[in-house]
Amino acid sequence: TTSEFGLFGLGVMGKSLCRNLATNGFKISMFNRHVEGVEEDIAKNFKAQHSELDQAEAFDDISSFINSLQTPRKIMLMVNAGKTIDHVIEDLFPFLSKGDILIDGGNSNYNKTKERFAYLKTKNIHFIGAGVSGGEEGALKGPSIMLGGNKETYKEVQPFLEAIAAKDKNNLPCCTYIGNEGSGHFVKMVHNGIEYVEMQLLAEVFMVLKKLGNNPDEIATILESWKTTVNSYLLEITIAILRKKEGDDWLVNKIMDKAGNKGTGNWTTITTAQLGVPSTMIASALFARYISFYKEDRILASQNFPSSNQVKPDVSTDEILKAYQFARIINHYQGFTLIQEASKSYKWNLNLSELARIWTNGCIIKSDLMIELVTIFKTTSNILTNENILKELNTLKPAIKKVVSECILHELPIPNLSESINFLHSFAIANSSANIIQAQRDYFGAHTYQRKDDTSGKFYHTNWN
Ligand SMILES: O=C(O)[C@H](O)[C@@H](O)[C@H](O)[C@H](O)COP(=O)(O)O
Repeated sequence: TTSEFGLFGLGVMGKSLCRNLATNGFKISMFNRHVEGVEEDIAKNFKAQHSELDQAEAFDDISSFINSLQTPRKIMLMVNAGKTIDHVIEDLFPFLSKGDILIDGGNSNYNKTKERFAYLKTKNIHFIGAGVSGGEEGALKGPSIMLGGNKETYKEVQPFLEAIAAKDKNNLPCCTYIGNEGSGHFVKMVHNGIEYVEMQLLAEVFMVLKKLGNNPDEIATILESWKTTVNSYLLEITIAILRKKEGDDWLVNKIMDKAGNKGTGNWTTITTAQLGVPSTMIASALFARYISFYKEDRILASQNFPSSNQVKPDVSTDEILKAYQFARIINHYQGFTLIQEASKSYKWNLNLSELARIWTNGCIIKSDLMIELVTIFKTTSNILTNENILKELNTLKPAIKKVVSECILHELPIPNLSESINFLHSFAIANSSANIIQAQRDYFGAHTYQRKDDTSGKFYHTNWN
């Protein structure tokens, strides 16, 4: 019998998705290229390793892979983002039939997905850009899947992807139709932006608790106690990471403090600037990773700017918890605002509550706060107007101000914690100092300015000399 679904590319995520599809009872075909001496018999060997793949078919030849699939064919591409996708599409194309469906499940740039969607449309091939979150384990046991493309095409792949997806608390699949063309990869990109900040905040919390004299185990115990208030997947894995010993020492103490990145945080920062949306925390989390890479320069700078403050910051773990809570809310506000603005400018009409719902399980940013946001987004798209969130932020504000001030006084780098309160201070001021910027721009460039006492919105220019 022919296969119902094809999986192209047996890397970490591709393999996990194959096992997940097979475990859910689907007859699948798996393909991995053959590269002499590098990648040989990948699909065949992989099939032999897992009993759930007994019914699956393994290929390293494109034409027999394609011919093993029912039409319209549904093929999920799990290959590296970038040019590879275009090469794979060109390799597959001669064997495809009108109406076949290609799903790109990698971390592709949404602009490229828009282009590929339009290009393949001219060839009567349906293209779906699928954001898949959850890493190796998520892909195996149930990822969160964000699909962008044509709604009718979604219905064709829905049974497969909803079956393998994680389930929310009502047992509904964490997989949904996001919107047209590149919207699936767009929200996945921003998911990663929010993820960068969540990780950076935990790194900053770790550093402050360490400065208070706690070792990794003691910090893990403190974070453990926070689970009742701010539980999340990233908090849980951070606790497990901090408990990991290597001999007498903790593994974390041996890990080089240079944070890598594969591009989604970078794209989010570029996109947020292009759309004119102040996602300040995502940008600063990205740049914190970039700064970390200047290891040699940092060592030198630490000698040129020796920390003068050896005493411990005067903060309690409870204040640090409150500061962390505060910053997380601002992070989610900024991320969802970027999605809301993109939805408007690209006319995607995105449903923020449904998006938060599929992010309540399977993905890297799943958390109790995300579960709260599902309900909040049912009544507003701006969480900074929600009564409970307002009450919470005002209650938490004294702690974040204290923690950030103390950390600055004690020369502890907390770019994301400080950015969260700086953002609210910039946002919650009726009369800001931007009038100075307008005057300076008009002074040197005659860029004109509007006046507070003229509601017509007319622009003025002053001859300042
Ligand atoms: O949602 C996920 O499952 C992860 O985000 C996944 O997409 C991947 O691990 C990214 O590569 C992380 O991004 P960086 O490599 O840039 O940290």
